[in-house]
Formats: sequence, C-alpha cells, structure tokens
Amino acid sequence: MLNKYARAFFTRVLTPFAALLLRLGVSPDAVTLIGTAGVMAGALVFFPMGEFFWGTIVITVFVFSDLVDGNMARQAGISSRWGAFLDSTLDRVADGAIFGGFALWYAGRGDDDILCAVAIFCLASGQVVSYTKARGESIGLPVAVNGLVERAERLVISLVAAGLAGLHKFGVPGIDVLLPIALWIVAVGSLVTLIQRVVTVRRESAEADAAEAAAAPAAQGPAGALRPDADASGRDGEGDR
Ligand SMILES: CCCCCCCC/C=C\CCCCCCCC(=O)OC[C@H](COP(=O)(O)O[C@@H]1[C@H](O)[C@H](OP(=O)(O)O)[C@@H](O)[C@H](O)[C@H]1O)OC(=O)CCCCCCC/C=C\CCCCCCCC
Ligand SMILES: Nc1ccn([C@@H]2O[C@H](COP(=O)(O)O)[C@@H](O)[C@H]2O)c(=O)n1
Ligand SMILES: [Mg+2]
Ligand SMILES: [Mg+2]
Repeated sequence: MLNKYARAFFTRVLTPFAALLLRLGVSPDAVTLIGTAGVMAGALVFFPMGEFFWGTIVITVFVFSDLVDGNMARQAGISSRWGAFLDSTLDRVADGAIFGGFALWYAGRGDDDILCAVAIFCLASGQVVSYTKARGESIGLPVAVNGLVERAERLVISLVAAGLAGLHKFGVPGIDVLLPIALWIVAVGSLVTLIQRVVTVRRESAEADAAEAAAAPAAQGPAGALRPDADASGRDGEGDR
C-alpha cells in the first residue's frame, strides 16, 4: 500500500537531492552501499543498547537512500540489472540488521525471550516474504500480489514504534509498550502476507502449467518433458538447491 501511494510523493521530494548527488559525481551503487552501512550501524550499535530513539534517527536518515538510489539511476538513465540485484540484496541485509537489533536487545538487557523470538520471527518471515516474490518471478510467474505487509510497511510500523518507544528514556511514561505491539503486528502481518503470496504463486503456477500443457501436449513427450521443478527457461533448478 505504501509502495503504491507514498512512493510517488517521496519520488517528488527526493528527486532534487538525487539530482544533486549525480552532479557531485556520486553513483547510485555508492548510495545503495552507504545507505545499507548506515542502517546496519544504526540498528546494530544503538538497538542492542536500548537506544531506540537515536537508533531510529540514524536508520531513518539512511533508509531513504533506498528510494534515492533508484531515483538517481532512473534520472541518469543507468538503471541496470546489477543495480536491481544490489538494491534488493542489500535490502535484505538492512532488514536483517533492524530486526536483529531488536532481537539482540530482548536477548540481552531487554530480557524478554518471547519478544526476542517475535523479533526473530519478523526477521525470518520478512526475508521469506521477499523471497517468495523473487523466486516466483524467477520461475516466470507474475506474482501479481503484494500482500498486506510489504517491506515499506514492515519498516514504517517498526521504526515509528521504535522511535516513539525510545522517548521512554527521555521520561515519557508507558510509551515503550509501542515496540512490542509493533513487533507483534509485523509478525502477524508478515505471516498473512506470506500466505497471500504462497497462495498466489500456487494458483499462478497451476495456471501456467495448465496453459503450457494445453499449448504443447505433443511437443513435450516423455523425453522432452520438463521436470516439475524446472524454471521458466527449462533449467532443472539443481544449481540453487
Ligand atoms: C519524536 C518522535 C521520534 C520518532 C522518530 C522516528 C521517526 C521516523 C520513523 C520512521 C521512519 C521510517 C521510514 C521508513 C522508510 C522506508 C523507505 C524504504 O526504504 O522503503 C523501501 C520500499 C521498498 O523499496 P524497493 O522497491 O527498493 O524494495 C523491494 C522490496 O524490498 C521488496 O520486498 P517485499 O515488499 O517483497 O517484502 C523486494 O521484493 C524487492 O526485491 C525490493 O526491490 O520503498 C517503498 O516502498 C516506497 C515507499 C516508501 C514509503 C515511506 C513512507 C514513510 C512514511 C513515514 C515516515 C515518517 C514517519 C514519521 C513518524 C514520526 C513519528 C513520531
Ligand atoms: N544502485 C542501484 C539501485 C537501484 N537501481 C535501479 O533502481 C531500481 C530500484 O528502485 P528504487 O526506487 O526501489 O530504489 C532497481 O530495480 C534498479 O533498476 C540501480 O540501477 N542501481
Ligand atoms: Mg532502492
Ligand atoms: Mg530497495
């Protein structure tokens, strides 16, 4: 939802900044890399110490690089497959650091095994949610569903809650309860999203297999038949197991 509605707004706001970086000779890849390093530092230095306000401030400054890098690449006309790969791969690293930071806090001084497990669940389910789309698309399916809680929602829900929860250290009473609430919401939302995407891939793959079988029943005799785990290009998928 945010990806659909908020992206256009942030594209307008960030375009002049992206243009400035290009004029300064900065590359989109450098922005991707520095942004990820900043998010990791904010999450893994501040969150395990319980410094949620400052951690969120640092992360927020750097996380928007994920909208700037693509904007720069498009403005300069240098969008590339490598850039798309780097962007998506480092998204996973940044997400791992954010939810890993929460888990480290609860495993340590936050001292709450259940919330530590919920944070780990958010981390793992978020990665799997993204993987479903990447793998579905790699086997030639449209994966025409985004689902309830995409990456932008995972980040906004958890970071807004973490930033506000961090105000507890400045004397705001009771506000620290927001972080556990947000983690539970992200956990349940990610599970729902995972189910939505798996159901979609299941339906789309059945439809694609049926269409393929109807189109070329004779061409795919026993010798030429694709193995069930073959991808769209006919490779048998051995390499990625
Ligand atoms: C006194 C109060 C103190 C509080 C301080 C805290 C304030 C700030 C708090 C939070 C700010 C959070 C900002 C989060 C911004 C997230 C931006 C972002 O990076 O979004 C990424 C997203 C996806 O980009 P990609 O297309 O590059 O990534 C794809 C995606 O990862 C796919 O994953 P999947 O969805 O499938 O799981 C992958 O499949 C794919 O491979 C990958 O390429 O970009 C967008 O979605 C664009 C929209 C961004 C919308 C940002 C909205 C920010 C809204 C509010 C922020 C300000 C809130 C301030 C609140 C203050 C509270 C007091
Ligand atoms: N270093 C990069 C980063 C991104 N791209 C291109 O932008 C697309 C992602 O756009 P976002 O607005 O979500 O950042 C990505 O698919 C690439 O096409 C790039 O080329 N180099
Ligand atoms: Mg990006
Ligand atoms: Mg990204």
